[in-house]
Amino acid sequence: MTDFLSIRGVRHAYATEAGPLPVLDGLDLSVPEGRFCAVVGPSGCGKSTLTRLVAGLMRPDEGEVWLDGAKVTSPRKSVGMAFQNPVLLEWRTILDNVILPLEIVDPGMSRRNRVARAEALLDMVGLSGFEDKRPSELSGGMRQRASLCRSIVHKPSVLIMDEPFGALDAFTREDLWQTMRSLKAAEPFTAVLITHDLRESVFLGDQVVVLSGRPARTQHVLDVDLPEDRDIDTLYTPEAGEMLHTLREEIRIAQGRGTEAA
Ligand SMILES: Nc1ncnc2c1ncn2[C@@H]1O[C@H](COP(=O)(O)OP(=O)(O)OP(=O)(O)O)[C@@H](O)[C@H]1O
Repeated sequence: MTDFLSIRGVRHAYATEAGPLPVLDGLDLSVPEGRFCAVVGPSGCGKSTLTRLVAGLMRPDEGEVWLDGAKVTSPRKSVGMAFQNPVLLEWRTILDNVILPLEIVDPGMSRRNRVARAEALLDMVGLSGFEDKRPSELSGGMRQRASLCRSIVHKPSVLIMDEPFGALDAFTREDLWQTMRSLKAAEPFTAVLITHDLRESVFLGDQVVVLSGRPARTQHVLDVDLPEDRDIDTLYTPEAGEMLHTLREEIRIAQGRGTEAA
């Protein structure tokens, strides 16, 4: 499989009053087309910085980011983004919130086609019948479902998610994981998910990348060799248990604590 997203030797430091703060230090990452890459690492190691680089919102001091055969040097229309806070616009209905990226990316598309596309996605995530509601009339989980629809409505080639399920309660989060897998099965996109939740990384990922502590480099890449047809019970199989154990050990190392000290 050829790499669709490739991050090569990326180094980056932020300028702060106290001097340069090195955040990424020789980061490498490869994601084949259509694969789901989950990224985990200690708090503050540079995961969100990584998403900004992939989205073209900032450029690395050193190294390169390549997406679909082109070097990323500025924001791209073919990128979709989802964050922990769904930031839906209260003055728009749910349907019109989902449509928004199409208005920007594809202004020539007819209203009828935009509505059809948005309705199909809302139906896929179980929000049929809520098209005309305002964001404040929906629960947090429903808002995040709508936000996911909005992030893929323009058929991005890569979807970047920064802790999209982080603020949800455990049960809603697991529901959303299932929704995410259904969306991914129905829509062809390559995904990068930043998460603090190791179970989430194994449930959603085809691969899990563990970043070291700051300044981050790629510490470990785990191939998630679990059936495509996963449900929550899959996480309780010995294979998944082994993977979670490996990831926990890697995180411990990344946090600078060896196994003896844990
Ligand atoms: N614009 C900025 N200017 C200066 N420092 C920054 C800037 N953005 C982030 N940082 C610092 O860079 C480091 C990495 O930040 P980043 O948000 O990428 O980490 P993270 O792994 O996503 O964090 P968390 O796990 O807490 O979400 C942090 O110490 C943060 O304070």
